[in-house]
Amino acid sequence: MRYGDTVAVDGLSLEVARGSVTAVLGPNGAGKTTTLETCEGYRRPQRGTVRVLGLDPTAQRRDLLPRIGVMLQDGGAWSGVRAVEMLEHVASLHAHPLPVPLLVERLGLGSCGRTPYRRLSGGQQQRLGLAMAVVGRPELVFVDEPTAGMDPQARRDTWDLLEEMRADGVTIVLTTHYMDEAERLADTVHVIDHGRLIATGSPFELTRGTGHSTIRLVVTEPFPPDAPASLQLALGVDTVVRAINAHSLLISGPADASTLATVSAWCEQHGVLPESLALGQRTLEDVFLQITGRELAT
Ligand SMILES: Nc1ncnc2c1ncn2[C@@H]1O[C@H](COP(=O)(O)OP(=O)(O)OP(=O)(O)O)[C@@H](O)[C@H]1O
Repeated sequence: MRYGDTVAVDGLSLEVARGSVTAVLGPNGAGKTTTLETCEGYRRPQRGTVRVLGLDPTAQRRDLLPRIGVMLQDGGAWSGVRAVEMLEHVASLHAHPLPVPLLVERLGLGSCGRTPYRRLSGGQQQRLGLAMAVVGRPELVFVDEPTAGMDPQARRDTWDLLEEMRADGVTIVLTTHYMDEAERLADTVHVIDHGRLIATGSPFELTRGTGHSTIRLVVTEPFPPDAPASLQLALGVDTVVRAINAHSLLISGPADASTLATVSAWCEQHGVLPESLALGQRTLEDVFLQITGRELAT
């Protein structure tokens, strides 16, 4: 998929198992929204093939729409409509909707039910968007950044709702920037960058299954500015060294005896006194950094 000269989705090939939760993870502009919008039938693929529940999302849109739910990244409601009226309206378009009061309660929308959409907070708009996506009892729901801008309680409520839907057999495809969200909810994570798939696996496979880990080195005196590059050179290409702040470095790679020995030797050579040298599990952020050499958030 291209927008002018920008290639937004580039030969991306992925499959989602029925009844699973799939997270599409990637930095801003990676092509996540374009991918979802193509699956939802909002964009016709310029090349390649998309099938959703066995149907072509553009040519067979009328058959597909009653079976899917879509939560857009923003909007989807009229600016002046009250929150509960909007949800009642969407419910009325479906053959067997969930009871609106139940969803209002589950997503904590009661206190703002009479508030016009444009006056809702960002987190309330997100919750209403999620309620609109699921009220029609979809078999498959696409949720774009479901908890962006939510407070911690609203995030937990959203996660609980998505987990309940999964337990009911609903297939969920979500995009997220939050690692903890992908790690908690997803059965499979597809990491994309520049419109391409760069890693696929369960959170466990991606963060622990490869034997890779992280080492956090904290020192008593601030590092010299060239410390990350010089330690990187000593450790070689299997690892990525990143400065967290003036006193700590994060080393992603094989956390084995040889890596630890190299780090200790480097400290000795550079007159650096370690305050702590701690092994930790890789996060999905570390996975992304290791593959691309860049932070996920940038
Ligand atoms: N309507 C558009 N016109 C022109 N370029 C676009 C359009 N929509 C997206 N793009 C570009 O396509 C690329 C992919 O965008 P997309 O929104 O799919 O990424 P994303 O991974 O969802 O990003 P974000 O996390 O910021 O939502 C980006 O470079 C973006 O600037």
